[in-house]
Amino acid sequence: MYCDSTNYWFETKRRTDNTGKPMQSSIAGKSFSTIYKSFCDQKLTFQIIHGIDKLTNPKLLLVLDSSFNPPHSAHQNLIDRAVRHYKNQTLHVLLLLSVNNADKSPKPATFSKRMEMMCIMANILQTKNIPTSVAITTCAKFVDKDKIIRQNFSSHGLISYLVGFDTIVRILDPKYYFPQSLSEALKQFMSSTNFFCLTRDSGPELHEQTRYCTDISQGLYEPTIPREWGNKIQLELNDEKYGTVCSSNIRKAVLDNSVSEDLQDQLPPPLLAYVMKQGKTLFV
Ligand SMILES: Nc1ncnc2c1ncn2[C@@H]1O[C@H](COP(=O)(O)OP(=O)(O)OP(=O)(O)O)[C@@H](O)[C@H]1O
Ligand SMILES: NC(=O)c1ccc[n+]([C@@H]2O[C@H](COP(=O)(O)O)[C@@H](O)[C@H]2O)c1
Repeated sequence: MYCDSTNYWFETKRRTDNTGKPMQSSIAGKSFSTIYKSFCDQKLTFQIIHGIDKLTNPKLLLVLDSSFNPPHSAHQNLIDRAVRHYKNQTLHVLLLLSVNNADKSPKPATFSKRMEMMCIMANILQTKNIPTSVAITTCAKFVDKDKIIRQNFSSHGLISYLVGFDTIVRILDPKYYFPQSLSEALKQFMSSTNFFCLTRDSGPELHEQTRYCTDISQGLYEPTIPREWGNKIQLELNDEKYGTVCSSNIRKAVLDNSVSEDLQDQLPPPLLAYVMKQGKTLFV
């Protein structure tokens, strides 16, 4: 794998994300709340806050867009599975937080903590030799995120979005694009994009989830979803231990006074340490 380490804005070795000490931010030692405030004050729409500022060679960009509230083991597994799927390709991972959500109202107080947790996850991936950057954006829909990523970070090369089944279904839901039709709204986006998707235990039966792409390819969703989009999505069965993990359950467990052992299968160790140290204040 390729990592353009000369472009790094920070020195990874100095970071102490798993010792319980507060992390420094990635931009010239600024705090995450200062970075977030300045992002808002400047009315920016996209900013890399950790990692490289540009992909210099055309390469595969794997984007995990999430609320990261908090990042968890199933997110990490989604990345690990995608990296295995795209093996032998030069790739870079982008962890992307949207400060506007297509469905949920924002909770600004926690954005700086989420940014800090994303950087902890980036460092976990870095130690596994998976080059990773972290960014924030105001774009809520994937079609808009894609435009802004290409303008600011990666104009060439393939982008693959790493998603769970609930998200691919929402990306292909016409209600987000009205009055445009879905095929019109996503025409350009789908021509240059791939998805790597894992099933989730919530939602339809697993066998119904796994046949979604074949159904699209066979024209079952036409005229709404063009059949040629079926082969843009690589949809795989999730690992049994990760299918049920979700941020909402972790937030609930923390607010219900759960102890570290209750969450150790749901959070990678450095994030478990962070979440336990912060406790309930992280989610109120
Ligand atoms: N257990 C999981 N298996 C597969 N994909 C997942 C899993 N958890 C989250 N994802 C995917 O990761 C992406 C980001 O997830 P998101 O931030 O919505 O996490 P979440 O755990 O579902 O959060 P919340 O519980 O707060 O809704 C989405 O595409 C989502 O489908
Ligand atoms: N049509 C779309 O592009 C679409 C639909 C629903 C959610 N999203 C985005 O997916 C991300 C994850 O959303 P949830 O936290 O609701 O799972 C968010 O950035 C949200 O804005 C995009």
